[in-house]
Amino acid sequence: MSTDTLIKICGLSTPETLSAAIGAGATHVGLVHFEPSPRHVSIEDAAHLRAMVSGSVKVVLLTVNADVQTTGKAIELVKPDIIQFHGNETPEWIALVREKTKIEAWKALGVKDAETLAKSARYQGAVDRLLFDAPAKALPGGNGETFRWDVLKDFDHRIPWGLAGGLTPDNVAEAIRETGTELVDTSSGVESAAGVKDVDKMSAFCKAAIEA
Ligand SMILES: O=C(O)c1ccccc1NCC(=O)[C@H](O)[C@H](O)COP(=O)(O)O
Repeated sequence: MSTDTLIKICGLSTPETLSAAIGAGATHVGLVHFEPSPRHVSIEDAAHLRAMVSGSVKVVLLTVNADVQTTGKAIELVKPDIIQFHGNETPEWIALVREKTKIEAWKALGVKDAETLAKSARYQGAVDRLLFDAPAKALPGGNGETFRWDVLKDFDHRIPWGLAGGLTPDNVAEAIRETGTELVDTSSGVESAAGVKDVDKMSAFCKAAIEA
């Protein structure tokens, strides 16, 4: 039984579901600032939600290919613990943002095959964590699709990492066992409809991850 798996519930957009995620055992809560997403929150709403979170739970603000000014402004106003980049942001660009803002930075990568993992080494020194997700579809993330977890198993990880992509209460324990990940991230798998978080599913997800 693993009691220390880190659990990120992403795409929270209401005070009620944010509280429920934290009550269920999420160690990280994600706020998506990307207008095309059904989970999009404005910077003002993100700042309001962020202010509700205290203690050891970390707030992750997510952006997609935002420019430097927008990114800096968002960090300044929301004051997240972590900024997650979910577009085509380069290691150099992220290193610059990290240097200027002194904030922890994560980069999500869509995993097609083992080559994606090999190429991820270029982020070493630029990011604090990689998030291995399914490849982009209609949206860059939050599509509820899994990818081949077996490619992660024998990879020589040099950067702290986490697993995302199609994780649900039913498959998260298997995902942890198969990949050995220390962090799981879910969004659609704990929703009743696109962008609508389900309190019971979030509880079931956290319970399954904690007991895996
Ligand atoms: O969730 C979104 O709508 C989203 C939109 C654009 C970029 C990223 C997005 N989500 C990022 C996440 O961290 C999700 O939790 C991750 O992609 C897994 O999503 P899911 O497969 O739905 O569990």
